Amino acid sequence: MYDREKLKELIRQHALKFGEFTLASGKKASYYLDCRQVTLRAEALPTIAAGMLQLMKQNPPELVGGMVIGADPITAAIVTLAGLQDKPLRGIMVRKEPKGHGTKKFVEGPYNEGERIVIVEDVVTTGGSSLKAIEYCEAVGLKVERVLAIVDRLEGGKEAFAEKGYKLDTLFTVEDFGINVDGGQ
Ligand SMILES: O=P(O)(O)OC[C@H]1O[C@H](OP(=O)(O)OP(=O)(O)O)[C@H](O)[C@@H]1O
Ligand SMILES: O=C(O)c1cc(=O)[nH]c(=O)[nH]1
Repeated sequence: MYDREKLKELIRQHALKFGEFTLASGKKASYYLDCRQVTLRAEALPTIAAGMLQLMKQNPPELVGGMVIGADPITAAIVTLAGLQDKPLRGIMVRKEPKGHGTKKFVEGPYNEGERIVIVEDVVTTGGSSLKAIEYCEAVGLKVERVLAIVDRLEGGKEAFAEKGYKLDTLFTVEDFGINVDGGQ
């Protein structure tokens, strides 16, 4: 089910844009990966989920999830695929701001304190968004095991996770798309 070459082509075709962009970290960039263009597409999302489930095969966690909104379709797809394979798995979503009413939660979903979670993400640049998700997950008592993402832009995220003791694994790096670390082709 995981067809890496097909997924790479879909990302290249639909998500990769060149131009002037400001990133979540405030950094400027000459290219952008609009991953929603693939994570909300039937021919790509199941493949992303299959690739990530494969990466978790050796040590499946109880939970997957990450920072809204990039992580959300990925989380839902992994949970769906696990369900179709009769594997137990639950998902969570981490809010950027706590909900101001109702439960006032940062972390939404069917989790229990002490459970193991793999953080998922679409794109990693500095890693700041997922580090925030990790912080909020740990604050509610979850044990973060590692981080998985679709694409690593190779701009320090992997090192930032490593510094805190987390390993980052991704389906692709920008080099798979012929982009070097400075954003050139
Ligand atoms: O590794 P980082 O430097 O944190 O950058 C990557 C983050 O930026 C994007 O999210 P964005 O903040 O654009 O938010 P959105 O998912 O809510 O659109 C992307 O989905 C990652 O979460
Ligand atoms: O760093 C970011 O904000 C970022 C980079 C990118 O390529 N794609 C994205 O969604 N966010």
